[in-house]
Amino acid sequence: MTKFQDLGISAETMKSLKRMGFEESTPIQAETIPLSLENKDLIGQAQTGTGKTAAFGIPMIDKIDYEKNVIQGIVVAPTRELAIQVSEELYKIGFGKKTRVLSIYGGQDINRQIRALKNNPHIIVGTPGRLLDHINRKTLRLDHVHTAILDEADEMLNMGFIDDIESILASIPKERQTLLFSATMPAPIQRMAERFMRDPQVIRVKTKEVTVPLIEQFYVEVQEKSKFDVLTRFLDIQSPELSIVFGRTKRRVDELSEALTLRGYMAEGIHGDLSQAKRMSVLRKFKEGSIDVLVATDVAARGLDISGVTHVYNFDIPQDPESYVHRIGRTGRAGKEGVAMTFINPREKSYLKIVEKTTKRKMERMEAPTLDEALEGQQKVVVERIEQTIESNQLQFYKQTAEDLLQKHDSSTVVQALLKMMTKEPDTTPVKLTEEKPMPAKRDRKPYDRNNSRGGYGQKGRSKGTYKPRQNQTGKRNHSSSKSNSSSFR
Ligand SMILES: Nc1ncnc2c1ncn2[C@@H]1O[C@H](COP(=O)(O)OP(=O)(O)OP(=O)(O)O)[C@@H](O)[C@H]1O
Ligand SMILES: [Mg+2]
Repeated sequence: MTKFQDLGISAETMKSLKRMGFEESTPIQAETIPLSLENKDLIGQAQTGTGKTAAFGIPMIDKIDYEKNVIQGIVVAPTRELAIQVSEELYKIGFGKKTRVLSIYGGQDINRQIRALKNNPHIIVGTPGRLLDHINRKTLRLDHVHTAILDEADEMLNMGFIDDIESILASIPKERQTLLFSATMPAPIQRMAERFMRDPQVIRVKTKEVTVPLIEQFYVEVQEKSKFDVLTRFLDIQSPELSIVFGRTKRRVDELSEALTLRGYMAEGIHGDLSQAKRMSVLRKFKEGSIDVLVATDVAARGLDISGVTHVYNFDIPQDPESYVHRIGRTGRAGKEGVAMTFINPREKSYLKIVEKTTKRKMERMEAPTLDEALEGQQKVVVERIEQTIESNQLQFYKQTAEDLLQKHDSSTVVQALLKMMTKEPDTTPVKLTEEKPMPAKRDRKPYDRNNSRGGYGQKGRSKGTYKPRQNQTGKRNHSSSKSNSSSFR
C-alpha cells in the first residue's frame, strides 16, 4: 500500500482524503494518480470497489485552476444514479479546494440544470444524452475542459452511447487528457481508445482474478420453477444485512420485487422504466435500510457503491461474463467481505463455465436449502435476537409474568413456544413469475450487439460505427428514440 503523500497530491486534497477516512491509497490509485497528474491518457482497469472514482477524481481536482471560473473537467457515466454518486465523491474529494461539482442527467428539470450551469462549476458529471442536449442547446460549453473521464467506458459502449460520446468529446479541445475507467475492459474498448485518446497507457492492476478475492462465489443448480422458493430460503438462512437480487429483464425485476413483498420481505425494484423520483427514493430507502432487498437489472447497479451490501443473488445468470463481474462487485467493496450466489438452470452449466473462464475463478457448488434448513436458519436469527435482548439487560418489566408462566409449564416448553411464535415459518403464498429461457451455452450473438438484450437497455434505433449526427430540422437532438425503454436510464 502506498501512502497518499507519495503521490504528489496537494495539501488541501490530502485534508479532504483524511476527512473521508482514506488512510492509504489503493493499488489503482497509487499507479494512476502520478501519471494522471502528468496529463497522460490512461485506460485504468481494476477490480470493483477498489476506488477507481478517487483514482480519477483526485488528480482531476488537483489540476483545476481555481483562478478560473470555467468548467475544466468532465466525467461521463452510463446511468443517472452513477453520475450522482460520482459527483458526490468528487465533491468530498474537492472539499478542501472548494471545488464546484455539478451533476446533470436525464429525468431532471432542464431549466434547473441551465441555472446551475450558470454558477460556473469546475467539474461536470453527466450521462451522455443529457450532456449532449446541453451542448446542442449551447447551455454547456466545454472549451476550457482539460480532463475528460469516461467511467464504466465499456458499459457506455454496450449501451450504444459511442456516437454521443464522440460528439461530446468533439466539443472538448484536442489537447485534453482523456481517461477511461472500468473493472472490465473487453477488446472493443481498444477501438474506442484509438479514436478518442492520445497514446494511452493501459494500467491494469496485476491481480490474477478479475473479481475480488473477498467475495465468496457460489452457484446453485435449481429448476426454473423452484428458483423463487430457493431464493427466499437463502434470504432466510443467510439473513443478509443488505442484498441485491439481479433479474434479467425489467419485467423480471418487477415480478420479483412484487413476489418478495408478497412473502413479507422488504424489497423494491429498480430499473430504467421507473420515474427518476421513484428510482431515487428506492435507492435512498435501500441505503437507509428501510428496505433490505434491492431487485435490479444489470445496468441499474453498475458502479453503485452502497455500504452494507453483504450478499448478491444472481436470480438469473447474467448475459455476459463482464456483467457477472460488475453484479457481484456490488458487495465486497473497499476491503469488506461479500457473498455472491448464482442460480443456474441445469441447462446453463456450460454457460457457467464461460463465466468462470473469464473471471479465472471457480464458483463453489452449493445445494439448494431444504425447507427444514430454511426454518433452522430463521430460528438462528430469532436466537440471535433473543440473545441481544438478554444482553440489553432491560427485562425487569417482564419478570413477574415470566415467573408466573414458569409456574405452569416447564422452561423448555415455554421457550419452544416463544421460538415458534417468533420464527418466520416458510411462507408459501403463491407468486407470479414468468419463466425465463435458459442461457445458451455459447454466446450466440456478437458480444457488443446487446440491443434489447438486457431488459431493453440497448439502444434501439441507434446507429453504430461512425458518427452520424441525429438532429432534426430544429437543430435539436431528435428524442423520438429516447422514448423507448432503451435510453431511459440516462
Ligand atoms: N484509498 C481509499 N481508502 C479507503 N476507502 C476508499 C479508498 N478509495 C476509495 N475508497 C472507498 O471505496 C469504495 C469503492 O470505491 P469506488 O466506488 O470508487 O470503486 P470502483 O473501483 O469505482 O468500483 P466499481 O468498479 O464497482 O465502479 C467507496 O466507498 C470509496 O469511497
Ligand atoms: Mg466505479
